[in-house]
Amino acid sequence: MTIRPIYWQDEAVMILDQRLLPGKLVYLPCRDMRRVIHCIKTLAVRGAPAIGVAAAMGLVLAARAIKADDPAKFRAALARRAQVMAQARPTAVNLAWACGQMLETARAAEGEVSAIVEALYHKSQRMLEDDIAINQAMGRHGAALVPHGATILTHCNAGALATGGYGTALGVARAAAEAGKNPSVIADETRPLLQGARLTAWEMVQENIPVRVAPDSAVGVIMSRGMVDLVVVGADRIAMNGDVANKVGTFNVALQAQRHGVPFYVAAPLSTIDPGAKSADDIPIEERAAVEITKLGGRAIAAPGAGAINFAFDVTPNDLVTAIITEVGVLRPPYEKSLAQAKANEKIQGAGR
Ligand SMILES: CSC[C@@H](O)[C@@H](O)C(=O)COP(=O)(O)O
Repeated sequence: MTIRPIYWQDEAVMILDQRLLPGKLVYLPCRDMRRVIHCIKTLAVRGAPAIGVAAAMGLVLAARAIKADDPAKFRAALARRAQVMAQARPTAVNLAWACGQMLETARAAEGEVSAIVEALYHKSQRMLEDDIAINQAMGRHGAALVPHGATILTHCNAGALATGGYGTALGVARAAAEAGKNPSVIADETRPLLQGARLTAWEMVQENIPVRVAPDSAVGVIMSRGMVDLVVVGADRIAMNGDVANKVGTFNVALQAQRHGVPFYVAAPLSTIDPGAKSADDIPIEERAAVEITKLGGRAIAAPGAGAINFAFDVTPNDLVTAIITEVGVLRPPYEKSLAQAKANEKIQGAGR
């Protein structure tokens, strides 16, 4: 089954409502930018690359609604909307990156407003296609690191659902399976919103890749028993020194991996590496509503009157990261050097396109 978290159909952005998975497969048609932003904020669409693609398509809806005949006025109006879109969630840099790409497209497009709008539509479609191709390339590089019959532990969902399709961390598991390596997956359940139990497990079942769900708190005992060969996780933002922001709990997994001598890999596209962030200090960490912690499936699970701490992400320091798997290859420490080199090459190739 090909999982399509987001696509364009009949003048609408179709978003697979991930809040309802695995129980129901429902697409939400979004016909204006506000609705796309709502989907991003409420995690109907989530995962760094997926929200980037959603933002790009949302800006096409916004562009079509702008009433301006003058290209300069149109571009200014689009820039204001892109600024609102980029703030929908703070940690995943792909969101701001995608908005920047769209503004760049509008700047470069020549001719009347209708031609600019058309260019924006084509750019958003290309971003979706590119994202899938990038994930497949990442999968091939990552699969080379997976021993035959290995058990991969992952946290949150960095699969097809979190991207345009195929996935980053789960793309590595998929590619290893396609290469005949028979991997299996341990999915941390990923409190509080259970992206691991609900989404990663669902995707792996669709793919016929054996998967077991484990409580986040069991990572220590599982690794101490030698049940994990490697960890592969995704990322929401990677600083230029290799510090990695990802779903809260990833840092704990990395510490356990170091304690038990298990390699800890991060699979992420170059667009997740933020040239504006030198280190963890420059990465904003989203804090979400207390109710996500105090209730589960709509039922109260915390004592009435208790508050909650709800950081949606944490940062794994670079010294715990064995390697970063990207579409251009596997980047190793020292990350200051390998990431700077990869981003410089990306810029040169981008300029040549
Ligand atoms: C390929 S997706 C990588 C990350 O975005 C993913 O691991 C993650 O942390 C998603 O968080 P979420 O809050 O579900 O959007």
